[in-house]
Amino acid sequence: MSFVETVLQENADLCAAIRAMPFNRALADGTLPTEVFQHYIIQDAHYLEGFARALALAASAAPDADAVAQLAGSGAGALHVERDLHAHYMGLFGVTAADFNTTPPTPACDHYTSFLISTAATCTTGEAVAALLPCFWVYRDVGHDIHTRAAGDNPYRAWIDTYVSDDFDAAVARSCELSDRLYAQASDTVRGQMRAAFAKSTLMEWAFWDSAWHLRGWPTPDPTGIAA
Ligand SMILES: Cc1ncc(CN)c(N)n1
Repeated sequence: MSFVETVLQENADLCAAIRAMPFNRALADGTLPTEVFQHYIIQDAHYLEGFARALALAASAAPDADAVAQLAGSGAGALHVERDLHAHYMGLFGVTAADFNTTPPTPACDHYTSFLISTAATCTTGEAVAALLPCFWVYRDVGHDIHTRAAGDNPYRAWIDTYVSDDFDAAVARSCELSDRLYAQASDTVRGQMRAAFAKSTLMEWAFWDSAWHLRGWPTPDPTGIAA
């Protein structure tokens, strides 16, 4: 079995759980509370920057020119397309540059981007590409699932359309092909590490939406210790 066939089978329940999340159900029926989407879009803009950094790091260590070009191109492409989407929604939902600049990445966002960046900086290209793949695959999966149910006047239409577009589909297909190619060339040890990296990132996709739905931020410890 190819890498993609293997990890989709291994993570089928988790992917189903992601599609069924309250955040994604509310996105599909257009009832996602404004406050939740504002929280999400700020965090997603932070995420995107970390994701693009991880792609650039993975590109710098990739084993051949094709992989270098693909990974570097994906980082630039993601920043170009998804930053426009963020700017559109920040404008629509009244999120200012000051809101963005004064809101740090949440634990869920920070954990996910730190994992991607450290994997890209210190692990094999196979592991890095496997860790980065859920970012493509999960969003296309969720985008298509929501697209089949969402009404035409859904306020999140532009978000949904981005992840069912032919361009995004082509980017997902290229990432799957590269993952399959590196998996086919890898040792058994690296193959196991690639599968683990994919599963961890997929779980962090779940945690990212869960964190946004619950408007989670950093804990604020009570200096008196009384509340504890
Ligand atoms: C957290 C997250 N994961 C994936 C994507 C799709 N590039 C995104 N925008 N945000």
